[in-house]
Amino acid sequence: MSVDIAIRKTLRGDARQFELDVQFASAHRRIVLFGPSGAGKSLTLRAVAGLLSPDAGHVRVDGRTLFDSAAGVDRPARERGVAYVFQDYALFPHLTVAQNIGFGLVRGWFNPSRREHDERVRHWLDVFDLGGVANSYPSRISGGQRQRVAVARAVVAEPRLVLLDEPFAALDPALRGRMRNELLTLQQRLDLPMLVITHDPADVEALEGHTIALRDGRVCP
Ligand SMILES: Nc1ncnc2c1ncn2[C@@H]1O[C@H](COP(=O)(O)OP(=O)(O)OP(=O)(O)O)[C@@H](O)[C@H]1O
Repeated sequence: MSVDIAIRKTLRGDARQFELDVQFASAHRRIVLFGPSGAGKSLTLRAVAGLLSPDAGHVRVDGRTLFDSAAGVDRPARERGVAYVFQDYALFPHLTVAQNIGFGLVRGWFNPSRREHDERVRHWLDVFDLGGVANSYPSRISGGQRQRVAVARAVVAEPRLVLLDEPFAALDPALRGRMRNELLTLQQRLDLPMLVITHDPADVEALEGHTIALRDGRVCP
């Protein structure tokens, strides 16, 4: 897996403007974008996912061009083969664990209940050790389990790259350490290509990846 990013975007707020000008390339399976609040981490992640259109530059994953302003390429998010795990996991509260995972297989808003018996859903329930809570709703499972459901929902469609937005921030401190190890183990076992954003140096240390430091919208030299 390789990621090659060069993006520029000017964002104008009420009284200020923010210049995002981020460039990096990496062939590591765990890329960590690290920086303080306001550094431009989320904007970068959104540009890779196709949720934000840069003014200029390119985004390439595995040699596949997802965005290239000069060539006029801007693939829609659903065609990028890139999965996004949101900071609060964004699980559907009215769907069970199995249905949430099954949702990752669905394009469009079909009824995911028909997918919960999909072989792939059963497989990922096993891999993530969620078989025991397959029929539970997100409000009835632990924070660590919720994170696993979110990651399972992301990987079920076999994306080329999984984007994780502050994956441990929503967990209580006691659980955080355990989940860091769990995610690292899982990444290594499944050989999942990941791009993680975080402001927490403990995440950087635990993930042992290629760390890229961001500050004020730029990669630190
Ligand atoms: N739509 C927008 N319009 C104007 N400015 C924006 C917009 N979205 C983000 N910004 C600004 O861009 C900067 C970077 O935002 P971004 O969300 O990428 O930071 P971050 O590094 O992810 O920080 P955090 O960890 O707090 O989420 C911030 O100063 C923010 O105020």
